[in-house]
Amino acid sequence: MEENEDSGLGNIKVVCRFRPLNQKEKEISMQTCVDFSPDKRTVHVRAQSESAEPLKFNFDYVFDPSSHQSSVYDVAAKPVVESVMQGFNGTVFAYGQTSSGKTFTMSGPDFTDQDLMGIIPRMVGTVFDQIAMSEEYLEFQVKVSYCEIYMEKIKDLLEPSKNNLKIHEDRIRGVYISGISERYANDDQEVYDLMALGLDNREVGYTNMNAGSSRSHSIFIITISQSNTKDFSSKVGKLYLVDLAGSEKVGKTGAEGKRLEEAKNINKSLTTLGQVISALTDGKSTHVPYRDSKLTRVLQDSLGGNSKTTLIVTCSPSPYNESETVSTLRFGIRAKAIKNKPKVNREYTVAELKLLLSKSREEIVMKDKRIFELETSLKQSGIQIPEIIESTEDEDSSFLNMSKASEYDEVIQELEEARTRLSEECQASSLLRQELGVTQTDLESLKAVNEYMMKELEKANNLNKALKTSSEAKDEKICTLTDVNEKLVEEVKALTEKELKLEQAVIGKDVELEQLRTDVKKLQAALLEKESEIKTQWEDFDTDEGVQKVGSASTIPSWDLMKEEKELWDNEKKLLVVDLQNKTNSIISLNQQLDEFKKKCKELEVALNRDEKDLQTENKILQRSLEQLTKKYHILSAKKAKLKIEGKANEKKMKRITDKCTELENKVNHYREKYKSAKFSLKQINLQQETARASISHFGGVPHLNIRKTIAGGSALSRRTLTFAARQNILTEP
Ligand SMILES: Nc1ncnc2c1ncn2[C@@H]1O[C@H](COP(=O)(O)OP(=O)(O)OP(=O)(O)O)[C@@H](O)[C@H]1O
Repeated sequence: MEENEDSGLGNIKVVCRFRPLNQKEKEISMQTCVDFSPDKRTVHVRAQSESAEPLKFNFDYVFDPSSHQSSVYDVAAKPVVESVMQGFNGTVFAYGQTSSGKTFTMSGPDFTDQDLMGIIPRMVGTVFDQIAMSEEYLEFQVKVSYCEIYMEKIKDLLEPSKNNLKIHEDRIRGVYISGISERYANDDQEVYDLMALGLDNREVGYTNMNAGSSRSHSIFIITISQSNTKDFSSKVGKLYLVDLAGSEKVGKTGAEGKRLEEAKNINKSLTTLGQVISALTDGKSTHVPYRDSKLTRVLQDSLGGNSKTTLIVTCSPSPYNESETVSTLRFGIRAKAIKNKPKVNREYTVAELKLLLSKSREEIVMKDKRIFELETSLKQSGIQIPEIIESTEDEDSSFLNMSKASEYDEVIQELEEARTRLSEECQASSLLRQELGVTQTDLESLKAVNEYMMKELEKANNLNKALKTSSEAKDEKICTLTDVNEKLVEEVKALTEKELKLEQAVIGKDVELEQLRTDVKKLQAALLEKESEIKTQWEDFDTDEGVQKVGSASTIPSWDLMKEEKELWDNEKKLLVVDLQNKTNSIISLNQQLDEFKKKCKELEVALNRDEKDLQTENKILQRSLEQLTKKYHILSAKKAKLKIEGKANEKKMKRITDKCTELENKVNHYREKYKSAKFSLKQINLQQETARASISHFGGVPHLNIRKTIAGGSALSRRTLTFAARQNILTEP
């Protein structure tokens, strides 16, 4: 797998894909607004007004609506995937209006369908095929990460609980998402499973334009590390497959509420993407606003950095979407001007450098031997060694060569020593690192304990406060209840007095009633007597004798008088009956009132008793809780004092540990510096050797000690068994 390790400046490849008209667009018009030229590089967009000229756009490739998923993959993505297999970084991303076919192109509607599968599942096939075809001495590791940027937050789609990942940058790794989960995959199926897992966790929603619209930018990352077991070299290629959320006009998509917020975020990040592209291509901007959105920050290396990048712009051919199609195509045209600087991500390990050195030394010894043989045979054949060569054999030159040779030997020896020292220091450094790790863990756990203690202290203080407040509230309640109790006692007193008065009044009324009853009885008796008298008189009166008797009896009152008297009696009787009735009614109502008062009194008594009991119980409870609170308060105060002491001790311990950490970090830095300078001196020695070798051969001396940095080439291709160095389910970046 040899390849030019620095492919120099390279423009981003931009291809454009048109999908077929969808049902909604067909209902508006069966016409399209685009024409494709046979060279497959140009598309013309017909303007809707008759007078305007069609717009012409040139791309690296134009896919018309009849294009197959496989041809899009072969042109747009396969070359990038192949570069990633050689240690380059690669990016393939899809940009376009919502519902224009980005997800269809990147993932496809079904990853198991050979015709419909999109770029991501096809890329998996290429990766594992290439691994199977590579040299046997190469070892690969394939790691998969999957995340989405939703509302300016990066969510890990393989571990959705990680939903606000941060972006970091360092010299070795470039820009990367810190803490994202990376899962090893052994074959196609394992990658598909991870894709399916990630897709399940994606943020999608319904809009007027697309029932399954992606509401986030999704990024599928596949990292392929390869190590060469022969020369110990290693390379890492990272491939970013990005399905951007669709740019949209909120009016057309009918976004409102949550959808509107999402749309605003999507449009904002896409605008920043446009600004980054403008800054990279206008030739005058000094600042590229990568940091203005998470999307551009993640894609920093893909846009103007270390990556082989293909942009796929997806469009609708419908006149209904003409303005969006034109703006998407213009975006693609601007992006075409971006220049990237892709290079192979490789590092020489110490083992690799040692191997190179020992190989070169072997080579030099072999060559020295060969030169000696040739010189001997030349001399034996009587062939004179040319003047210039002989002149190098004068004493000075030979001394020079000898001294140079011994100098080289010394240098090599020094180098060996430096390497031994370096490896020892590396070991020491790794030990120190381990120690640092342990100390840091200790520090972390101490910090955690401290934090926990502080929280506990705070909780205790809060509890104390709450208890004080509740105790005060209870005191207040006791006061109020005592007041209420006193009022109730007074009320009961007043009621008892009222009851007594009422009872007395009732007794009086009873007496009165009894009197009335006697009067009534008397009256009734008198009435009855009178009636019988009248009756007798009437009977007498009815007979003639009676009349005569009556008539003769001058003492007997006249008939009219008697009648009048009877009426008077009747009236009096009626009045007496009414009076009697009234008195009976008033007695009944008085009895009722009395009953009611008695009832009320009883109720009040019960309530009073109950309240008194409640008050007593509450009082007891309050007293008990007050006692408990006081105890707790004392315990907490003691704990607080203890925590303070412990906190101080912990602070001291932390300070000691921090100092130790700084010391260890300094040591590590010191070893790093030493490592760097040793690497540099190795380079210098190599250069010196090269120069010396050149000067020796220029003077015709004996060439020797030729050290070259070469990567051992491979033999013929053969199917290899894929070896995965370390296989584990989840590997989180350090
Ligand atoms: N080339 C194509 N051939 C056939 N159907 C397609 C093609 N491209 C897209 N479609 C269909 O169009 C619809 C919208 O496509 P897709 O979801 O890929 O759009 P999108 O650009 O990802 O949208 P959004 O930005 O809203 O997520 C889907 O039903 C899809 O199957």
